[in-house]
Amino acid sequence: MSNPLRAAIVGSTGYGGVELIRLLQHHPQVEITSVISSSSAGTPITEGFPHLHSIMTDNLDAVDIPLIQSKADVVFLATPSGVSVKLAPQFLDAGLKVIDLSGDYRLKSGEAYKTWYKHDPAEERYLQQAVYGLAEIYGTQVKGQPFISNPGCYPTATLLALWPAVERGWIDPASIIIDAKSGVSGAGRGQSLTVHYSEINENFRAYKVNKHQHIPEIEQVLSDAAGKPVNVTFTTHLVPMTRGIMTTIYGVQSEARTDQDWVRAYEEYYAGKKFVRIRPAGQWPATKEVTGSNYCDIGFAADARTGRITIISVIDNVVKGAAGQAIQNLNLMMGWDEALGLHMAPVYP
Ligand SMILES: NC(=O)C1=CN([C@@H]2O[C@H](COP(=O)(O)OP(=O)(O)OC[C@H]3O[C@@H](n4cnc5c(N)ncnc54)[C@H](OP(=O)(O)O)[C@@H]3O)[C@@H](O)[C@H]2O)C=CC1
Ligand SMILES: CC(=O)N[C@@H](CCC(=O)OP(=O)(O)O)C(=O)O
Repeated sequence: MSNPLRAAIVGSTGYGGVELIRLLQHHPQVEITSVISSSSAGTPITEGFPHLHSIMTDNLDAVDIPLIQSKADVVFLATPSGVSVKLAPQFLDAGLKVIDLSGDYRLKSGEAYKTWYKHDPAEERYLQQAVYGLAEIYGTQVKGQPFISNPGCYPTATLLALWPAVERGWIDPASIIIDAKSGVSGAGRGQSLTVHYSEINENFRAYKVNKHQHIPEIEQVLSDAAGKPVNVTFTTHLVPMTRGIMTTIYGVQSEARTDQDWVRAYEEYYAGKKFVRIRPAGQWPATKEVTGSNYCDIGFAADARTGRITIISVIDNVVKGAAGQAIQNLNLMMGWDEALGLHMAPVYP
């Protein structure tokens, strides 16, 4: 094997970062050379994450650009929104490749970013440089690029389910309603009342209704698919489980089609894409069927009575929705097989 690519992870004490550590253990071309924390530098990562004993025992590095420049070729930013705005340009200017897991570079409009994320946007030239890495759709644009913006978790599940239908004109884009549910790890490791055990256990709540920051990301991509502006209704819910996202999507069909028509069209569209699995007619995916894996599973129910189509998709938010897709993007960036290091089967039960 040639020298491995040296990877640094900023935010390695968060759920996205620690999942990158887990997954990169199985990557044949990558070695993690720096795990970084802005609040716990100098302490061993095993102090906060005992499950890493004998797997990753390094001390956490500080967010020190020259140090990381000397230790790594690529840096994953698994940092909260607003942080990557400042960090990504510094790493890019230092000559590192950057894969950003936050929402800071997904929207091409800085104004829209400010409206939805409530932070000042990144500088225009960096916003324009970032390639949006929805791997199955824009993968060919990722190869050779130094700066990838990894999609949001909900947008990944939603857009893989909707892109073929919108691009082919099989669904009226104005009719789209996305009902999305996430496990609590989607909110990150930080504490808050909404993810407090006694608030979420045996509970089910909607949140950020019509205000979710993933709405403009979904609309940006669907507008690209449709070739005209698209607005969607998108409602998120918190489910008392750790991992997993399910989107249940409703739309009006442009003409009557059967479940089998939908299955065939999607199988054709995603032929050769290892991480999208289309369910046979009459079968719909459940979150547990993708847990721990990089798969997005999609099922259909066409309703001849109402003329609507229901599309259901599931992902593991921490894998396909974050760390897994980030590694898939690294593979595409480097011109490697997109599945390197990502061959794991779902954990079941
Ligand atoms: N969880 C999920 O399912 C998904 C998350 N994402 C996105 O990925 C990113 C990471 O998410 P997640 O891992 O869940 O979040 P967490 O809250 O679990 O972790 C974020 C980490 O960022 C670090 N951090 C905070 N402030 C700074 C700073 N100023 N400089 C450097 N590091 C900082 C913190 O570690 P420390 O204090 O040690 O520095 C923290 O551990 C977020 O932008 C999130 O929106 C995207 C898709 C899915
Ligand atoms: C369950 C839960 O709270 N999920 C988070 C997902 C946010 C996320 O991943 O943030 P980005 O905007 O960086 O993608 C949310 O709905 O805000």
